[in-house]
Amino acid sequence: MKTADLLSRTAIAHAIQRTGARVTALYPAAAQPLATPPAGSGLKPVMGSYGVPGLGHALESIAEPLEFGRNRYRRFGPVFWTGAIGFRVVSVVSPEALHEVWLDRDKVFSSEAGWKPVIGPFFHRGLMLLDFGEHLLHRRIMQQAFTRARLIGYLDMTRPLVADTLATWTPGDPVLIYDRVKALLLAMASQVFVGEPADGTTARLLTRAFDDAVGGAQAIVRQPVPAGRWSRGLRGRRELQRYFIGAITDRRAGTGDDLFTVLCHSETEEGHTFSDDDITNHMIFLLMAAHDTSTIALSMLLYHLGKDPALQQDLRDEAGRRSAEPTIEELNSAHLLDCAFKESLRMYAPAGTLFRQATEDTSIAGHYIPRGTEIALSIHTSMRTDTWWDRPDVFDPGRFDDPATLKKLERYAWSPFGAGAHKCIGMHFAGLTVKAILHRMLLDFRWTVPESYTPLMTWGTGPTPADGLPVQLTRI
Ligand code: HEM
Repeated sequence: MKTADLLSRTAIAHAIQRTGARVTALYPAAAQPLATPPAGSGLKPVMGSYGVPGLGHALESIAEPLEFGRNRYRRFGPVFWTGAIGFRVVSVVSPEALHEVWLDRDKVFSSEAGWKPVIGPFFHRGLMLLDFGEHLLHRRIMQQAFTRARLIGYLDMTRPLVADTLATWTPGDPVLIYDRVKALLLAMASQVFVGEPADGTTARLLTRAFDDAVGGAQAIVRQPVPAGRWSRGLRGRRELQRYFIGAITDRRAGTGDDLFTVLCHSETEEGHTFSDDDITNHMIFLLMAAHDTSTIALSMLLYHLGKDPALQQDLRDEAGRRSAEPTIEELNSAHLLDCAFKESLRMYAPAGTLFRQATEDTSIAGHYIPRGTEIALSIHTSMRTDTWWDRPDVFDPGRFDDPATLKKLERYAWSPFGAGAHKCIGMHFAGLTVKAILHRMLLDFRWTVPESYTPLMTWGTGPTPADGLPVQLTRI
């Protein structure tokens, strides 16, 4: 499909969605308490509204998630509830309240139960869908695949693929940079995660199965309608399972440096290892956790640098003071690159909402939370609200140079990787991948986007450009 056709189709779909949202927003949704706090507890009720009977506020929260979240924060405060398609979900926005849930002193916030209704059928028993003692044990085994030595190995595997792929990018008409980055990161996932050549038949099959599984988790119709997204997702999950289970015996005997083979050999000091099923479940989850998130972070960063040629040039000058194939130390010491990466994560939190479920009656920031409550940790809204960030909608990497901002970071105001027991295990990996690709792009290309252009955004794992993000590339 031509770029112009894609853009106009996306714009039409977006306009329809927004019109539906505006109509449902007219419904007089009265503020109500989620539940009455126990007498004498001193707790406040969580306030919110259901919205249109049956549908709730679903359309508004999908069409404009950021504005919707900010408006509700202004109306109800940092902990509020919202109705959507039969559910009542409590959203948590302030850094202090997020901190309380992440710290989970009483072990009452289940990640497994929170994420299960969202992605469970496709990504069950991935690390994020395990809890407490079992989660800790699996995390300790998996940690062996994310040591510094392993990261160096993954970076070495990444470099030639990045250089070869960028060599094939021919400038010309606007290039859909989000789609290009997605394809590059999928190729990297085949090679670095799975240990399959990026251009082989297996890689192509895995890519399709993976796309279907992710699509299933994001389906709006969450029923196995034949040929629907949900059914395709379940089929994708089965295909991935078949592949990993079938390959494990060879990988256990192998010595490869890819993540799959490394997980087959991972062992704690006490001798705990993963079963075949564990490896399969973790690999399928890891592919998802790594992919869309890194794609959003890098492509939104490219967008902002395309809008600000002077900043792009400053980053290019910094890259020029490092080798063409930089080491981990060189990438980590690129200060401007680091600030720009952080700012992209702040503005477009690629895992924008995290889920938990209360396993007991409890409280968050002095609000009563009954057992069974679904909780959404709204980190995207949190990092884009002016209570905690000056000019939250302005891309300004310089804010990470400011000592006052750094102080806020300590209080979890900047939290794109979460915190606590489930904090992203791949955060260093993600940083290295995004920075290594951007470094190469800065040396090989200049790119621009028109002053008047702002991308149409939709919601995947977090805010995602819906129009492929057209940029004009020039080879240097
Ligand atoms: C910019 C890229 C990324 C972002 C913004 C990101 C963000 C996050 C966040 C917010 C969580 C916490 C989820 C929760 O508390 O419910 C998380 C967990 C996780 N991430 Fe990432 N992630 C990124 C890249 C990666 C990569 C590259 C990998 C693997 C190579 C990865 C693997 C995981 C895993 C396994 C978990 C679950 C950890 C646990 O439950 O103990 N992520 N990520």
